[in-house]
Amino acid sequence: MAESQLPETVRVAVDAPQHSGLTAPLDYASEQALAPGSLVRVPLGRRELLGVVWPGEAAAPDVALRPVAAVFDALPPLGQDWCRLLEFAAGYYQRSVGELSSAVLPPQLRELSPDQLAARLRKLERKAAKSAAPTEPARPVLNGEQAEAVARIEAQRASAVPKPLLLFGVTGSGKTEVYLRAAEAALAAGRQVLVLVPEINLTPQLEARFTERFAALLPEPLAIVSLHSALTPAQRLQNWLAAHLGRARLVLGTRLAVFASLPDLGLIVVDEEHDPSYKQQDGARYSARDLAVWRAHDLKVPVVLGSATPSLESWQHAESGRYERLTMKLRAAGGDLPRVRLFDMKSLAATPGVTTALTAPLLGALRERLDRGEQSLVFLNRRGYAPVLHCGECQWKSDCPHCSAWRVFHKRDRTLRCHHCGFTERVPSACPNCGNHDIAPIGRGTERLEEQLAEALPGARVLRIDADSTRRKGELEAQLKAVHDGDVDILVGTQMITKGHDFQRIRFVAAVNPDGALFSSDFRAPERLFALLMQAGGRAGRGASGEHPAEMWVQTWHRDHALYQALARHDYVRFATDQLAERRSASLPPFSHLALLRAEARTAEAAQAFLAAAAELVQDAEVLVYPPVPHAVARVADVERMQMLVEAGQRARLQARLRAWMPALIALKKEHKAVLRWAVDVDPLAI
Ligand SMILES: Nc1ncnc2c1ncn2[C@@H]1O[C@H](COP(=O)(O)OP(=O)(O)OP(=O)(O)O)[C@@H](O)[C@H]1O
Ligand SMILES: [Zn+2]
Repeated sequence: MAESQLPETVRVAVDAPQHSGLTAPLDYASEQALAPGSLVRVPLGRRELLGVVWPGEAAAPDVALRPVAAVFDALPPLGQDWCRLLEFAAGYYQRSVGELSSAVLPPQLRELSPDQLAARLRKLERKAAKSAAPTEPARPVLNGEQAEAVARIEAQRASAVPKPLLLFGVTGSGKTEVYLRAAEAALAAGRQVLVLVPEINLTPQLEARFTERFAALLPEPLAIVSLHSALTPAQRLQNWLAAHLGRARLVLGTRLAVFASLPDLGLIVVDEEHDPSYKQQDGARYSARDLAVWRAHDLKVPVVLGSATPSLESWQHAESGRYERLTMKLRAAGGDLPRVRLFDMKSLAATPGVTTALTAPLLGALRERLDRGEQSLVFLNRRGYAPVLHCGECQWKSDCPHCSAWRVFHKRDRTLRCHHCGFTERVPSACPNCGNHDIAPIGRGTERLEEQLAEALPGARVLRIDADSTRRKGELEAQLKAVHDGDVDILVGTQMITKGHDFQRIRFVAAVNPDGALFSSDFRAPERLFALLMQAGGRAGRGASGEHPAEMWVQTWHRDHALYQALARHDYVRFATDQLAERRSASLPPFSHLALLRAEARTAEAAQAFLAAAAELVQDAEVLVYPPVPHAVARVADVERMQMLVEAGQRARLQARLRAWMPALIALKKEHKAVLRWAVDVDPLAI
């Protein structure tokens, strides 16, 4: 068919490469009018890509347009609200709607033909209801704080313009129960519910809780689904389709689930809203938490942001009255918050050459718990055996040849591994530089801590949980089960085990070496450290109160630091107030708005030249551009990484400046051939 004969013109959002400058939806010819939100395949160059018919008038074509190649007509179009969300997110994070759509739709959609997709939809329909009607679940009686929180969420749901709610509840205060009740009410009203969690490893536990609770209310298969990147492509498509068709009533997922198509969405919950993993760290660097707030506002539905240590951004919104704050101060199951003991490392007699992560008093405390049959958790945010190997003769260290970082010694498989680029080698038996056989690990990771604990406390059942111990499918579940079943005495791990888990038996938590983050150049480091330690401590004493108080032990060289002092009193409010005062006086977020321009090249000079030229393009008295600086880990996989901070007092001002900047940067890149990649990160988390 001749191209120009097709009667209709449609706009299609399609993932055109950035250098093409084709950031707006593109026009195509079509035989029939296509509703906005329809999924199609369209030609682009010599490829054929998935696209979304985009709302808005197509201009009258002055050239012959290429025709739409195929239409996924078995699938109802994506909603207008979904298109609005994508339009907003793309604009805000400075990406094209085509790129963002393509990134957030299930990857399998890109591979299937319309016929294949139609077959998937038929298969979905055939999934029949389970036969036996499940029994009504047991629900705990809400305490006063919980009941009040649920009532306030309901009140917001009834309001014409609901305010976001910040559920500020101490660890173990029963926030999950509040989510369950609020979800139940929304589900009963015929609405869909979206629950976001920061970590994939928390989804099975939470999914089990929701499934158990709603088995009677939602007996249909696929009424409760999860969405995260660990699903197989087929599962992810199936669950996404179930949500899109309105069949899934409750969707539980990680950050990418904020983009799920949910035609009846009536409530959004963001659990552990402060968690940095809500921010996507490559491609479109969106914040799922912030988009959840936007989406809820757009749909006029409530969003509940829950945390024991809210992000300072959210806290400030609660202070200013933009968010409604709900406070829960008591532990729901009756236990007490752990007593925090700041152990002063300076009080130990210094023994040259002996590193003291496992101090004698700490071992004593662990032994006592062990004798009483109580579980303990030892937290160290560094995996591997030792962060670096060292030769005492020639001072060689196990650096990575491709990165500005040390390679970590992993003893179990006797490798040196770079945690940045993945470069792995067998541990040399002698110093590669001078041949000395006496090379030794410096410092300590979880693997070494596990070994030392087992040595120092014979008979103790020590289990390590971190990214290395849980590589294979099912391992994490099995390890967590062992902890819950009481088959473990001492749990050693990274931040993976400090968040969210409802451990009932742990009575003692120790952070052996947390000081590092106190003196970071990143202004958010204290906020992150405080949250991490509060969360870690929050794993202790969640069961019924014991005879001996639950305790958190922090080993530090800086006992008097305000952060630790606030931690010792469980005083998030004090900490947040102090931090916000500092941020205000230094004009840092949330009192200013930031973006980072990042550039990567083989040489630091090339990256820097690009950034310097980019800075020249910003002529705005209200937008401050800082000098380019190297990334905290400047070189990764032989690529030098530089970044430049852009700051404005007003969000809108920053947005307008970035919008104008983008086409200029695309053009500028053409002159800077040595630059491999560049990207803008709006509201960056790590600086
Ligand atoms: N009303 C209640 N009565 C008795 N027990 C409750 C009640 N509500 C919750 N619980 C129990 O209290 C424990 C802690 O609840 P939950 O895990 O929801 O806390 P949380 O606030 O999410 O904590 P964290 O911030 O540490 O994740 C759970 O074991 C839960 O079953
Ligand atoms: Zn490396």
